[in-house]
Amino acid sequence: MTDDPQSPTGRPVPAWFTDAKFGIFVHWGAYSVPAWAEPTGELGATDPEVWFAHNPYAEWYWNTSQIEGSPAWEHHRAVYGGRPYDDFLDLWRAESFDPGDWADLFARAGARYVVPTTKHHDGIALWDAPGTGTRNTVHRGPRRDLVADLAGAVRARGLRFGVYYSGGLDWYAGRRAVIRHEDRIDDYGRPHEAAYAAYALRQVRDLIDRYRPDVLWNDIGWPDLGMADLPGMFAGYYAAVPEGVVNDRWDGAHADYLTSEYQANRQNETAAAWENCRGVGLSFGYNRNEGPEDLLDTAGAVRLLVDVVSRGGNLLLNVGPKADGTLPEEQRAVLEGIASWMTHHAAAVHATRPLEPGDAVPGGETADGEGPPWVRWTRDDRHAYAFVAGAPGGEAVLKVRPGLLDPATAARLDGGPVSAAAVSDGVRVASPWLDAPLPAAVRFSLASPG
Ligand SMILES: CC(C)[C@@H]1NC[C@@H](O)[C@H](O)[C@@H]1O
Repeated sequence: MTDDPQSPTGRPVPAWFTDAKFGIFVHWGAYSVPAWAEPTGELGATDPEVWFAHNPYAEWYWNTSQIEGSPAWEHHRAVYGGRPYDDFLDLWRAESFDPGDWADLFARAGARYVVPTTKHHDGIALWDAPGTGTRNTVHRGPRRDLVADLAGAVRARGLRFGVYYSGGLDWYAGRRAVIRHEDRIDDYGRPHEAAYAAYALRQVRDLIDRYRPDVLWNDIGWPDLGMADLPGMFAGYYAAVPEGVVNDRWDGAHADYLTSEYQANRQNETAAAWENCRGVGLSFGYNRNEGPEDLLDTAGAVRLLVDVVSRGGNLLLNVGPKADGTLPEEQRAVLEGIASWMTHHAAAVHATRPLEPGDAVPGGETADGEGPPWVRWTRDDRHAYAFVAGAPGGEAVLKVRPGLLDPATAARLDGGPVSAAAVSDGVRVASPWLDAPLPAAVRFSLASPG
């Protein structure tokens, strides 16, 4: 891989992160018991006026089900009789949880890191977190240290392991105010008391001490009265995990890389190091109401991954396990599809970087070029990779800078036939594989390696 891009704070971003390109998020919690939300739309592309009362994030069930008259409010009363949310912790059994099976699938799918929720907004910890008493999965419900179980399985397969922590919202130890609108999060939702700041700091430090996470993925910011603690906490983290990376959701305190979420904060995707995250569907926690129309299919997930990588980012794709610990079949199928695709195309993804501006023209939706076909490019020190999909008749003219590609070396398509010939404004490629919705990577040698 090339020189590490400088992070927003100047600390060199460890090469493992910028080479990884693909990670798996896991949102699993007491909310996975009701597993109920309205699949209304993507964050950043849904009317914020209706977002909270019709929240597609099933992991927000505690909040959504307390907004009087919302469908979730109706559902919670009709199905659960309005029982306390914490009952879901005791109903969460994880009886079929097999961390090795998850880790095998994630590794086959080409993921290089895994980031599970350790404490989401409901404040329920998936480890024996300090300050939680018995309100965690070690003492109730699953009766397991789910963080340790997944960390061990993931790392046994050579993947990196990170932790998601909800520092800015905690509806148990922090404020329990129902959030009805984005503008009210700071007023009603986010706890800023000194006691909560100390509580959250103690828990993140415990995560660092116990699991040495490769990624610290905080969410919704950090309590005001705890901001002064962060430089010391980060210093301790890097001392314990020299190749660790920290995301950007600490209220500006620090960031090794920037994040975007579905269509929100896409402006961050120009940073030296960045990561887009989203669910396979419209929710991070498992939502039983999602149908095929709400989910990415394999081609959609691969195109998202390739588009993100072609622009220099990582994709953190989320799966929402069911309460019993199985991965929903429709989400599992997407990861299996990516795994199959990776058997031919992983080399064009991992440890690559974007082409230089002007070296080639992407094509298809979301890029500047016209489509079809859908075209994205990556490169490593010796090759350029053109990902092509939807090319009519399996043929496409790829517009590239004259002199970029070595005309003396034949193009290759791992596992499939391909032909290529120089034309006036680029190179014409042809293969039956290029007509499919799923992109195929055609490998070219660079005229000037390096
Ligand atoms: C990107 C992902 C971590 C989401 N962040 C905002 C949360 O409110 C949401 O539930 C989800 O965790």
